[in-house]
This record gives sequence, C-alpha cells and structure tokens, in this order.
Amino acid sequence: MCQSPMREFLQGLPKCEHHVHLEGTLEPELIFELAARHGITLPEDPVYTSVETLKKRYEHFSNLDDFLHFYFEGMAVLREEQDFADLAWAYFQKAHADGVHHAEVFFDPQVHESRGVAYNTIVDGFTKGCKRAESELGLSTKLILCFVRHLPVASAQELYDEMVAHKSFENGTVHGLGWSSSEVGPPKDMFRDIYASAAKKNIPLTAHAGEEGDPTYISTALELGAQRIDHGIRLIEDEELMKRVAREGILLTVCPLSNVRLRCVKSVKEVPIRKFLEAGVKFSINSDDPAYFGGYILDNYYAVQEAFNLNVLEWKIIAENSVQESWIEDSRKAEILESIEAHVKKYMHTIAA
Ligand SMILES: Nc1ncnc2[nH]cnc12
Ligand SMILES: [Zn+2]
Repeated sequence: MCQSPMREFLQGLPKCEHHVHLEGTLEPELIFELAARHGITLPEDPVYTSVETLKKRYEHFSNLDDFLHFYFEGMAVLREEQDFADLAWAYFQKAHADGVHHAEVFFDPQVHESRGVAYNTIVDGFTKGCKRAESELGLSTKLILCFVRHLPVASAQELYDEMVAHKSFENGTVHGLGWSSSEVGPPKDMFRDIYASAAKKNIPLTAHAGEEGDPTYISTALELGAQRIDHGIRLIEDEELMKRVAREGILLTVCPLSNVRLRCVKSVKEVPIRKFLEAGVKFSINSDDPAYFGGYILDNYYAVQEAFNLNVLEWKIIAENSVQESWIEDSRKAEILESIEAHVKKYMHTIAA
C-alpha cells in the first residue's frame, strides 16, 4: 500500500505508550501455542475451536465485561516465567516498530496468582522482557501493577503487602500502581486504603475511570490520589471537572479502538479528541488490549487521524504531552522531546501545518 505523507509522519513520530495491558497483547496464536506447550485444555466454548473462531469472537464484544471474560480466560495459559518474558518481548518488538520510545505497561498479578502462579514468576518474567527491550531496542519501560476491581479488596491488599515485602518499588521492578477490570458495580473507592498507603511511599498512581462509568468515577479516583486517569473519555460530561483536569495537567490515557470495540462510543469520531485539545486537557493515545481490539498503538494513531484530520502541530502537542507526563527521568524526556522536534521539522514542509 502506498503510504501517505501523514501516515509516514505518524509512523515515525516518537511515541510514549501509557496504557497497554501486557496480558492484552496475548495474540490468539500464542494462546493456542502456550496451551499446547503446557498441556492446558482451553474452555469448552466453541469459540476456542481455532485461532480464526477466536479472532472472529473478538470482533463482537458487547461491553467491557463481555471482553474481560475472554481476556481473563485467555491469560490462563501464562504459567512460567518465560511465558511472561516472551509475551512482553513480543509486545515491545511491535511497539518499537510502531515508533514507541517509552512504554509504561500494566499487568494483573492477582489473576495469575489466583491460578497458583507465584508473584516472582510474573514479575521476574515481565522484568526480563522489559530489560531485553531496553538493551536490544533502546526502548525505556516501566511496569505498572494493576489491582482488579472484580476480586475482593482483601486479595488486592494481599498483593500490595506482597509487593511491599518484595521491595518491588524500591528495587525498581514495579514503578507504579493502577486499577482496572469491571468499572460499574464494584465500589468506586474500593482501593482507598491501598492508595493512601502507596501515596505515603510516593509510588506513582493511576486508575481506570470514566470508561463506562460516569465522571464521578474520575473524581473519586483523583480523590484517592490517582495522578493520571486511564480512559477518562466521560470527563466531557462534567465541565467543571474537565476544567480542573486541564488546570492540573492530569493526563488521560485514551484508547480509541478499545472504546469502539467495547461500545463506549459508536466510532472513533465520538472519542472527544478535539474537545480535549480545545479544552487544554492533556492526553496520550494508546492501544489498551491490542490483541483483542484489532490494532496496536500506530493503528490507534491512524484511526484518530482518519476521524479528526489533525495537523502536524496538533500531533506535536499530543506527542510532547505524552512525553512530559511520562513517569521517566528528565534526561530521558529531553532525549525523546529532541527526536520529536527533529521529526516534526523534517515533515513540517511536506505536510501543510
Ligand atoms: N479496557 C479495560 N478496562 C478495564 N480493565 C481492563 N483490563 C484490560 N483492559 C481493560
Ligand atoms: Zn485498560
């Protein structure tokens, strides 16, 4: 296919990804491969007949919980440290090809632990993938441990205590904390005590909010100490809160293709990209669960371009904000900002600004 100059620009634009679940990068091919390797019988459901039937099913999620059912079922094939390392490495290679320079990636230990996988197996495996990405691809990475809302708070507390006991924050293996899974239903503030404790230790905090849930999910997450909001698209329903988010420079990690596949919006045109730009709300564009939603980060960038026809300077703002709000050292930020500047300069004259 002939690349338009804008697509070429977007492909090479230095990116930061802040919202991708490593388990959400588990491609159907790898589900079948790992199941065979470990002698795991996949669920009885006929969608597990073949890679093709599974992929077909992924095209028709009815909502977040319908997707989560398959997401949690699929990740059950991850058992050994090398599975986690291979999964992360496969994602980082794709991200690198898409122009990602820095990636902050989520993982869901509670769900693996509930199947008997040890904390160290998960963290050491993912860390191995991260280290390989840093040394072989020059991609900087951070792991964000996610608590899941569909399991009891006691299980999250146990995991948090385990993380503290392992000194995972102090030794740099876990950089931040997030929460995810079912939104509407569980108490909005279920991780209040954990977040209060983590905030005292200066652990960076984020939270999935305002994906399916109304803006009070966002305000509650902020009240509990979240410094960033994952998704947050329903922020536009609360003018005052939106002003506050803009004023305080709180980053939204927006995932357009995910929002369409999970029917939070009818099409990418409904994702409030233009409204956020106009209101001065900072956001990054991300893939969420690319193996399930039909596209990695660059596909999300392309989809936004197709829907909003942004110009080079608007993309520069998006790219710069995503660097500025990354949880990395200033020196690394400066490096990526410099490459954005050079890239924009190169394309400025070929694509009308
Ligand atoms: N889009 C999403 N929302 C909430 N939890 C998730 N876990 C993985 N993907 C998710
Ligand atoms: Zn997510």
